[in-house]
Amino acid sequence: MKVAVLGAAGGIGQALSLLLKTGLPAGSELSLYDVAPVVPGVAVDLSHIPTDVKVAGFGADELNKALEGSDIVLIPAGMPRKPGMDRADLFNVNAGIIKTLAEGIVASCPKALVGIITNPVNGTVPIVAEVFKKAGTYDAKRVFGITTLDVIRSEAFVAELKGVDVATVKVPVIGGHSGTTILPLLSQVEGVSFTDEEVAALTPRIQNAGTEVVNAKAGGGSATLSMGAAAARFCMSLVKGLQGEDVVDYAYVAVENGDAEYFAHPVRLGKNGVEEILSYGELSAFETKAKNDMLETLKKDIKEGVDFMA
Ligand SMILES: NC(=O)C1=CN([C@@H]2O[C@H](COP(=O)(O)OP(=O)(O)OC[C@H]3O[C@@H](n4cnc5c(N)ncnc54)[C@H](O)[C@@H]3O)[C@@H](O)[C@H]2O)C=CC1
Ligand SMILES: O=C([O-])CC(=O)C(=O)O
Repeated sequence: MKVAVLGAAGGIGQALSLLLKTGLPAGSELSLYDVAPVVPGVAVDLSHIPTDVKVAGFGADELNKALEGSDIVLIPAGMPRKPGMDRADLFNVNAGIIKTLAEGIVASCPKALVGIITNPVNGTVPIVAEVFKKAGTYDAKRVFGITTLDVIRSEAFVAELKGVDVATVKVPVIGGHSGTTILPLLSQVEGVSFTDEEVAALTPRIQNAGTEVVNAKAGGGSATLSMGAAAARFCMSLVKGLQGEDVVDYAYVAVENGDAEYFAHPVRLGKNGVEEILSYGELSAFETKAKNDMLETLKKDIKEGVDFMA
């Protein structure tokens, strides 16, 4: 199994790479790529951890070498938010970065499963898909926007609010990955119930949790450690699928005849990526309204990504 991390020297990239060095199956290869000159050093540093995962670092002009033979590519490359910015404000600078990296994937590992972290995820995922379509290598089953951070935050906040063991909490989160497009389905959480007031308070807390971190870091960036943990968890789901295990996880994927062209759903993962897009089930009246209200924003974000490549 070869996993490439593009943007591996950054805040997310380093946390994620550490978790993959200690968590990937024995015999795996971890390939770290970044334009920052520190990246070979990050690889050397990680290589001193005694696990059976081989690490190599690749600098700015070695993208193809970094990607060659990769089964999974995770992309946390790009600029993070500062206080006062929306994720959409990152589009102009990150769109070009994600396009270049997607072109590298076309050239070096067109069959890899690709997990996109770079914001705004609602628009960067369509850019990657459009690059692959232009090259004739697009397979919708292999492209994922990683929304796991919304899921793990929901688990943490629900466990805290209800005083239950966090290991037992599962919270479906659908939609996109920004503001109101993030929709936790609190009505479907098993073993606990919420008052209308709790739903009305917890839903926006989950939706604004990224901003909570951005403000707390006061200009020093956005979530990196929790995102590293989230991306590592999602990567392990992809790995299990590739190894033939039956696994269901949530991700922002292309859907035919869905609520929008891309929408986070529960998906069954397997040897070819998405084996099946599962229904997100029944929504409460509150969730139905929240979903209908967010669609215009989500579709606009998607269109921005598609138009960038037109
Ligand atoms: N999907 C999600 O839930 C989340 C997404 N993010 C997003 O992840 C991205 C990265 O965030 P951080 O790690 O905090 O930023 P960072 O600034 O710490 O790291 C970004 C890294 O990307 C590298 N980079 C820039 N251009 C590159 C290129 N063309 N090729 C390869 N590497 C390149 C930089 O050298 C840097 O090392 C941001 O866009 C942020 O908004 C952040 C948190 C959660
Ligand atoms: O809020 C941000 O800019 C980073 C992010 O996507 C998150 O933490 O969910």
